[in-house]
Amino acid sequence: MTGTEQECDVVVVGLGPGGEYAATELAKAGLEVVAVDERLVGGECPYFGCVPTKMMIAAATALREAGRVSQLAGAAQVDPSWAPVARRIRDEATDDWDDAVAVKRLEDAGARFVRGSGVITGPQQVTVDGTAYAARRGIVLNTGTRPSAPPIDGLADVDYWTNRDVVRLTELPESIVVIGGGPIGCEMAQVLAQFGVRVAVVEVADRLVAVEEPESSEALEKAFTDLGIEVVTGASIDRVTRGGHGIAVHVDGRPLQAERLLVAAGRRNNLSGIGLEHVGLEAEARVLDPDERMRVADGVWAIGDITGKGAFTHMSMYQAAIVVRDILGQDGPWADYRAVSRVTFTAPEIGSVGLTEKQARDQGLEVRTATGDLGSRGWIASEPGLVKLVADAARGVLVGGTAVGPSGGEVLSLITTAVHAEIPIATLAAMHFAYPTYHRALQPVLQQLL
Ligand SMILES: Cc1cc2nc3c(=O)[nH]c(=O)nc-3n(C[C@H](O)[C@H](O)[C@H](O)COP(=O)(O)OP(=O)(O)OC[C@H]3O[C@@H](n4cnc5c(N)ncnc54)[C@H](O)[C@@H]3O)c2cc1C
Ligand SMILES: NC(=O)c1ccc[n+]([C@@H]2O[C@H](COP(=O)([O-])OP(=O)(O)OC[C@H]3O[C@@H](n4cnc5c(N)ncnc54)[C@H](O)[C@@H]3O)[C@@H](O)[C@H]2O)c1
Repeated sequence: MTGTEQECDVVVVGLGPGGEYAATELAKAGLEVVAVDERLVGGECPYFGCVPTKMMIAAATALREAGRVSQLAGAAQVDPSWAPVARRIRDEATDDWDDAVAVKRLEDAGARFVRGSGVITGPQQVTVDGTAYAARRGIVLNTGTRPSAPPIDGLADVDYWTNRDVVRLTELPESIVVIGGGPIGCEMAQVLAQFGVRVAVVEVADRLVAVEEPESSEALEKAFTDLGIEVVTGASIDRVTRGGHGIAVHVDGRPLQAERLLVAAGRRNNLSGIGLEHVGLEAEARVLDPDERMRVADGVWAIGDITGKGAFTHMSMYQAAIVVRDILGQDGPWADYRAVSRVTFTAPEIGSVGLTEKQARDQGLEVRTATGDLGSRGWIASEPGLVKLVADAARGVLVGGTAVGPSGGEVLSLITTAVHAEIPIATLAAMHFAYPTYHRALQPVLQQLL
């Protein structure tokens, strides 16, 4: 290979939330860190994922609340406008998709930032644009994902959007078909519908958010239908064609027409072509399965979506903190995935942690479950919702739980603590639960499990 060679302690390839954190903390600890990203420092979350989409959801939530005035408090006139949403995303969330502030933060911490595509070219060696970086301690991989397109006839011939386009919208279409009823599809479908866009969601599984409890899917589908979203589940898409004023998605022989198409049908890991074979890994591995210290080969750590442990920012950061401890020779705790939590920020918000009932049964546990509504607070606020708890009856502890409702993601924190710390159900059921809070809904459900 021609080009230069430079030495350092650690090369971080890909600066998603975890890679950025690891590079920053290792540099602050005094290591020579080369931090490489081909796009934007911070990755998908701040520029195309969590942050801009949650800004959209904050706006949609305001509209939803305004819509409840007629039910609870008289009358309100609302004229929705996308302009403030687009402006906030451009100016406040993404700096117009410019990462100068993030690059400076990284460099201020002492890391060296290199913009370019990193490829592993040997044990402990990464090459970027002809410069080989020899990493004395090793390589951290955090290359994340990109949107993937399902193999649907005609899809490649139409102009469709992914999450990376939706976050840049300055105007909304009149109508849209969303392919995929996972978290991205559902969050975006509901935002757009709340702003008056005619929306249809097409999902191949037999329900929305199919990894969640069936009760959650049912509650979400009702909310979607109430908002006027057309939900087509168990759908088989024959083909996509250009329609009169946009596109047509042909589902089980029926054309769904819309101005625009959003594809939110899953992600592909950015692992192909990054030279995994040079460190003894399978060249075309689709996922890297790390040990409890996030090591995937000698001198190679992997974090974030590419590990398949949950495609969430908090997972990427959690794993990054482990890598930092391992590289700095500190003690654990090492990786523990019993209480992984996630929140889908729809209305109702769906928070869940640990095992679903089905997963617990599939593991052969002595499963007991209990469900309940949102109690006094739900009735007072006129908000439907539910909580469901999954217990390992043999040990008397919770192994999973779900909270669906206006604050599902916040109520979840109590369940997450219980699963993580294996607090006995008897102890939980004997707690004080402030009245009338949403989390108080857990009390009668816990008592069913005694
Ligand atoms: C629309 C949307 C909404 C989401 N909402 C949430 C949410 O509310 N909560 C939540 O927890 N999670 C959410 N997620 C998921 C979250 O964004 C990811 O889990 C998170 O970004 C962590 O990803 P990561 O660390 O694996 O890397 P990513 O964020 O994917 O970043 C990977 C980085 O690696 C770079 N890269 C790739 N290959 C190379 C290479 N060869 N050389 C150099 N650089 C490379 C890329 O340019 C990128 O910057 C959302 C995702 C999407 C798409
Ligand atoms: N709030 C959050 O934490 C949040 C929000 C958005 C995304 N994310 C993360 O990003 C990841 C990606 O999200 P996503 O929603 O794109 O992916 P996903 O894989 O979770 O969901 C994609 C959905 O598309 C469906 N699908 C696939 N092919 C299809 C086809 N041909 N026709 C119809 N439906 C089809 C799948 O059955 C699935 O339900 C998620 O796994 C999640 O971890 C998290």
